[in-house]
Amino acid sequence: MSTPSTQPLVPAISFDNLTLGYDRHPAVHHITGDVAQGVLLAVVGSNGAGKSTLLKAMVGELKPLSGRIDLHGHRKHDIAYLPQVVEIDRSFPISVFDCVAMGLWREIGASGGLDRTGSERVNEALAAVHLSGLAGRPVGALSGGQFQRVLFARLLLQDAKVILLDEPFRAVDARTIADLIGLIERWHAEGRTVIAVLHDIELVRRYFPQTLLLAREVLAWGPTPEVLTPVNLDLSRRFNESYDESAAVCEHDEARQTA
Ligand SMILES: Nc1ncnc2c1ncn2[C@@H]1O[C@H](COP(=O)(O)OP(=O)(O)OP(=O)(O)O)[C@@H](O)[C@H]1O
Repeated sequence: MSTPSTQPLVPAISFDNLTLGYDRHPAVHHITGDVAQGVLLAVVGSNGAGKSTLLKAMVGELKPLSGRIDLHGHRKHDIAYLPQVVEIDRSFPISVFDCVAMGLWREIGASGGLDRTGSERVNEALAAVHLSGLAGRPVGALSGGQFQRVLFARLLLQDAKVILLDEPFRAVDARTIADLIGLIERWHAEGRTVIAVLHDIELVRRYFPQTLLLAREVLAWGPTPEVLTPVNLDLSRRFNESYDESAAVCEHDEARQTA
C-alpha cells in the first residue's frame, strides 16, 4: 500500500485511521492521508470498493465506526455534494430554473426571494451548461444527461470550496462529459478542491492528476500515473473478489495479520 507521494501544501480534508461501515460491518478500513486543498482527485475502485461510502462520510451522512475525518474548518456549506443520480428523486414538481436556483439557497435563505441579480446568475449558470432553452421545463421531463447538467449548474451557484461528485458521468454522452469536464477544470483552476468517483480509467488518466485507488482499503494514493498501474488495478479487482461481506469490525485485519 502506498500513501500520498506528493507533499500536500495545505490539507482540505484529512483521514486518520478511518474505518466506515454499516450496522457495524466495515465497508472501508483504516484510511489515513490528506486531501490537499485545490487538488483534482479521482476516487477509483471496483463495485463495492467503498467509494460512495467515503464521500458520504465526508459530508457527514455516515459517522465513522472508528478513526476520524478532519475537515480543517470547512463548514457544511463549504462542501457541495452530488450523489449518484439514481439516489436523487426527480418526481418533485420543480422547474429547471428553480432547481438551479436552489444553489443560491445559502445566500438568499428561506425567507428571501430571488432578486434580479440572483435570476441573472441562475440564467448564467444555465447558459454555462447549455440549458438556457429548458429553464421552464419540469426536471422530471429531462433526459439523464440534461438532468446532470442541471445539477452541475446548481453546483456552479453553490460556490463551495470542496466539491464531491459521485459518478457524475454515469449514463451521459461524450458531448455532455466534455462540457462537464470543462466545468470541473474551471473549478480546479479557481483553486477549489474537487473529488470525483469515476469508473472510466482513461478519463481519469487524462483529466485527474491525483487518484485514490480503493478496495475496501487504500491500495494506492498519489499521482495518477503512479497509482493506475496494471499491478494496482489487478490487485484492486482481486481484493474485491476475495472480500468477506460478513466480516465484523477488524476481523478483516486479524485475518490479514495471521495470513
Ligand atoms: N446503506 C447501506 N447499508 C448497508 N451496506 C451498504 C450500504 N451502502 C453500501 N453498503 C455496502 O458497503 C460497501 C461499499 O459500498 P459503496 O456504495 O461505498 O461502494 P462503491 O465503491 O461506491 O460501489 P459502486 O461502484 O458499485 O457504486 C458494499 O459492500 C455495499 O454493499
